[in-house]
Amino acid sequence: MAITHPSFGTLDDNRIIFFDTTLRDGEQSPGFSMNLEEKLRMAEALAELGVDVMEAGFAIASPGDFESVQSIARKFAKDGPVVASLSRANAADINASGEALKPAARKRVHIVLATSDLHMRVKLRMSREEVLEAITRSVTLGRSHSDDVEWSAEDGSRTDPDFLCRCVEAAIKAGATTINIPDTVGYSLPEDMARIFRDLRNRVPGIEKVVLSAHNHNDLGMAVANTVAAIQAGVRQIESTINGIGERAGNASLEEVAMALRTRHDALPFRTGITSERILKTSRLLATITGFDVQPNKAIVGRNAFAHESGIHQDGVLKDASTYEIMTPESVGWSTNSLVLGKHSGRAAFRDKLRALGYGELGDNALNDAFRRFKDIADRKKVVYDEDVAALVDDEVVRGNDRVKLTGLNVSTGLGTKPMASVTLEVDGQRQDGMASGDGAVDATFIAIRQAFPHEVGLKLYAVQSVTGGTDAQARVTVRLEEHGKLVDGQGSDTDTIVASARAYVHALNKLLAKRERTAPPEMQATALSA
Ligand SMILES: CC(=O)SCCNC(=O)CCNC(=O)[C@H](O)C(C)(C)COP(=O)(O)OP(=O)(O)OC[C@H]1O[C@@H](n2cnc3c(N)ncnc32)[C@H](O)[C@@H]1OP(=O)(O)O
Ligand SMILES: CC(C)C(=O)C(=O)O
Ligand SMILES: [Mg+2]
Repeated sequence: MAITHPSFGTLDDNRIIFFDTTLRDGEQSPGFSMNLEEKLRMAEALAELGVDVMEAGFAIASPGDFESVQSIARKFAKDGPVVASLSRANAADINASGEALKPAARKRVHIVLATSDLHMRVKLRMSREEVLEAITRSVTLGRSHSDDVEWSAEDGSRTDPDFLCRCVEAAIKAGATTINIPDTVGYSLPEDMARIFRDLRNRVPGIEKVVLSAHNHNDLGMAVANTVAAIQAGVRQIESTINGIGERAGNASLEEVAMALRTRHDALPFRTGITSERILKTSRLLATITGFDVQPNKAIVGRNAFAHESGIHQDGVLKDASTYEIMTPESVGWSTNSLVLGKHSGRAAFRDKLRALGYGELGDNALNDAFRRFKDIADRKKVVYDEDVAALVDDEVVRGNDRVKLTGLNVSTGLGTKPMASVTLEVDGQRQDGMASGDGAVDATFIAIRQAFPHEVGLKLYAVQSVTGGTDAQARVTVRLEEHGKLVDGQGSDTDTIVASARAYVHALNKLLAKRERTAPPEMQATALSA
């Protein structure tokens, strides 16, 4: 049934109001305080995102909070979301909220008072009757500042159901237009949520005239599930924060609730004002402002939310993304999904990456060889970057027709010991071994190569470059050899610098042999094939 609300006019039964409390409950996360300028930037982003109500702060908390609420109220003096300020159930808090909110085009005084026996006895030291009187008094005062008053039963989910009904009835009678039942300590299960709201809807006179609201905390990781259960039980306002920040384990995350509603429209046929394409941008702004990134596996906005590493999934996604994506990355602001290459990846994703890197189609043999080396690297490296793939494919491609192949390498070196290297080559299909000591591991390796495959050349350049960062990065080595004034460069890459060096040397050697073959007079070409 439609409700007439002072801030929203006629509200259809399928419209969900998003009450954002990033700037109030969210800011209560340790280390997440924001200054005025940061709050104003966030407020703008939240308005663009399409939140209906923005809790700008707790006006009485500090002069800075008062100023933030007032500045945000000024920012939305003509239009924009309803601006709210939290207040305890006392005159000073409510008057501070009322004063700070004055400039806003639409304002909401939010009043909270705990109703559970535990909170009333231990914290407030108030009896049930005193709490009921305070509700009536405070909501009445709230209405003198705005027609839009929200009353919240702190620790409502642990409140005696009969007493909760009496409190809600008192708040409605005094003029509250939104009734919020917070699961303040994140204790509820979804079925508890549903029961609480169904109970209120069945038992409290006048409940049909107000908007029911849920405010869930995430102590058991159920804030979003509880919020969805509340909606299914008739709640039409949900309170949430960007990235799920908030007191302790946080609040229900706005992006998760919004996308649950959009993605599961079949089961949750509701409308919202959220422009979901702005979600990622807003999430990132908050992370930048607070200095706290979301965890990689965070739903919707974590960097892995649309990333696939395992081969079976990557193959499925390449065939049709809906095999493993229940919403499109674009629908929440990502430009695309990503297929991350790692040790769980398969040929389909590897081939796709090669195409993206401009290698076109490799033949089956070259692809299989490159893929085998890729798996080898992936076993050793946490992340296989595009540069790694390019380096190993370049390596594989240039090695296609090589006469000399490096098939074995063993190096021993250390402090106070003479470096030794033993090398196994395959030359025109024949195994040839060499063993040598040298001035360093690379020197010993190059001498051992010359033993396995005797030849006279000059080493003109030896250069090592890191393909990516980190101690597990691949090294790309360039070796320049000179023979009779002719220069050739060879390249090799590997996570092991000595292996990369040996590959580079052998590569240069092959180029030299190819050069000899091309330049030898026809009658000498057969002999040019030997060193
Ligand atoms: C569940 C929630 O998230 S509620 C919001 C929580 N957010 C905050 O607390 C952040 C802002 N808070 C503050 O800056 C401060 O706590 C202030 C300015 C509000 C109050 O500071 P102080 O006056 O020094 O009180 P203090 O914080 O130590 O204690 C809270 C007092 O409020 C009382 N109180 C708590 N809730 C309510 C309420 N809803 N209505 C009326 N009084 C309340 C407590 O009983 C206690 O009173 P007491 O000092 O007589 O025992
Ligand atoms: C102020 C209220 C709504 C609150 O944050 C809570 O109970 O968690
Ligand atoms: Mg809270």
